[in-house]
Formats: sequence, C-alpha cells, structure tokens
Amino acid sequence: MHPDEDRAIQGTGRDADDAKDLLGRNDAGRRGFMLILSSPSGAGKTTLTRMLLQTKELDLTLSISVTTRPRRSSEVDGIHYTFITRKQFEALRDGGELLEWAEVHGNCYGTPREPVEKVLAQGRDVLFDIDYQGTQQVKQKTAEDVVTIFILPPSMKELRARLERRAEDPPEVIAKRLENARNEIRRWTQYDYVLVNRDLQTTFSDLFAILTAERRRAVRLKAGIGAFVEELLRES
Ligand SMILES: Nc1ncnc2c1ncn2[C@@H]1O[C@H](COP(=O)(O)OP(=O)(O)OP(=O)(O)O)[C@@H](O)[C@H]1O
Ligand SMILES: Nc1nc2c(ncn2[C@@H]2O[C@H](COP(=O)(O)O)[C@@H](O)[C@H]2O)c(=O)[nH]1
Repeated sequence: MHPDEDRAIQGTGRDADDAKDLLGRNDAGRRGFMLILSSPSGAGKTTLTRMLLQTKELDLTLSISVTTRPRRSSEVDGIHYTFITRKQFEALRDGGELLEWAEVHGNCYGTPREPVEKVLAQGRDVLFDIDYQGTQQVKQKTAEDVVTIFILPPSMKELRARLERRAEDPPEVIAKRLENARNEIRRWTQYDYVLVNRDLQTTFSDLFAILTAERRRAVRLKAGIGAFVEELLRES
C-alpha cells in the first residue's frame, strides 16, 4: 500500500468547512459509505488508491490495515500499514477489534474497526484496499453502505510485468502472487463494478465517475435532502 500520507485514516485533521467539496458532501448531509478496491496483486489498486487520495475534493479517507507481512523498503509503519506480529494480530482479531480479516499470500491482514466507524459517523467515505475475502465479510455486515470495485489487469503477461517492474518483492513472492491471481480473478462477479486497468488515467476517471454517482444515490441522501425537498415544496 502506498497511500498519500495526509489522507490516511489516522490524523486527517480536516475541519468541517474543508470537507464541503464539489460533490456537496456535507451540504447533502448524507451517510458515509465504504468504497472497497480489490484486485490481484500488481493490477494497480495501490496506485489508483493514491490517485484518489490525492484528489482533495473527493475527501476520501483511507483505512490503514494491520498486517503480519514484512515491511517493504518503500513502506512506513503506520502510514502504509501498521506492521504487527502474528501474536498481536491474533489478540486484535480475538478481541473483536477487526472489522474483517483474512490470510492473503501467507500473511494476515485486517481492518481495525474503530477508526472506520468514526469516519463513517462523520458522514464521510472510507476507502479500503482489501482482498475478496475481506470484501465478503464487510458486505455481510453492512451491504447497503458498501460499494465494491474489482480491478483487472489487461493481461496476465502485463500483470507479471507490473510486479517485476515494481521490484518490491523477491521472485518467489511474485511467483506466489501470480499463482493466486487466477483464483482472485474468478471472484469478479462478486463485485458491483469491474474495471480493466489498461490506462491509468482512464481507470481513474471511471473510479471518479462511480464515486460521484454513488454519492448521489437517494438512499444515501435521505437525511440531508429531505429538508431541502421540504424547502422546495414550500416555495410558491
Ligand atoms: N495502468 C497501468 N499501466 C502501467 N503500469 C501500471 C498501471 N497501473 C499500475 N501500474 C504499475 O504496476 C505496478 C503495480 O501496481 P500497484 O502496486 O498499484 O498494484 P497493487 O494492485 O496495489 O498490488 P499489491 O496488491 O501487490 O499491493 C506499479 O509499479 C504501478 O506503477
Ligand atoms: N482482507 C484484507 N485484505 C487486505 C487488507 N490489507 C491488504 N489486503 C490485501 O492483501 C493483498 C496483499 O497486499 P500487499 O500490500 O501485501 O501487496 C492485497 O490483495 C490487498 O488488497 C486487509 O486489511 N484485509
């Protein structure tokens, strides 16, 4: 994960005015939702996540996962992940502190529950970079407030090339991730939206459009738009 530091869930430090953006978030008084991005390793979700977080008017907050995976050289503890031991992971999981968790490519990953709940309670949206197992768990808990997007690579050859070009993982780890990719790709039907990430800008534009549309769903606007409609109806 390579999120933009100041958009991560811990310490967003933004005030209410800041959050009034082009999409009329707070003006509409709508409920926040959970936007989940999943893909086989190397398809590009971390890159797209960073682009979304850098787009300030979207006002998205990233959920920072805990993981037992070793830290990559480019990663910072507490920013990209919170890196913990398996014992610490089990304590969080058994204490009910994780919204979801899964074993992926031989390591444990999980989403701390409390920070997510806090952001949603403010009527703001949370972005997740989690796998299909975690996506299923979140959907089972709160289907209405979850939007899921699956990112596909343009080809398996390009997927391998992206993992090799990224040069963050040793060859045996890349081999394992490619081996798991087919199983993950077969899950595409479980998602609300599917995007083929050929060109980054095109995929980003598609994500922006999905987010914009989802924010305008009547079910999410109910509370805030009600007062506005009443006002409209009072006009002569
Ligand atoms: N559309 C694209 N065209 C070319 N290269 C891309 C594209 N999208 C992402 N990449 C590159 O592919 C590599 C893998 O991308 P990224 O790290 O975002 O994948 P990921 O899905 O988050 O993988 P992981 O699950 O392992 O974290 C990166 O080097 C990134 O710059
Ligand atoms: N179920 C969960 N999956 C997660 C979480 N955080 C990350 N992930 C997924 O793991 C793989 C590998 O990630 P990497 O950073 O080691 O490349 C990838 O599919 C992520 O989406 C989580 O909290 N829960």
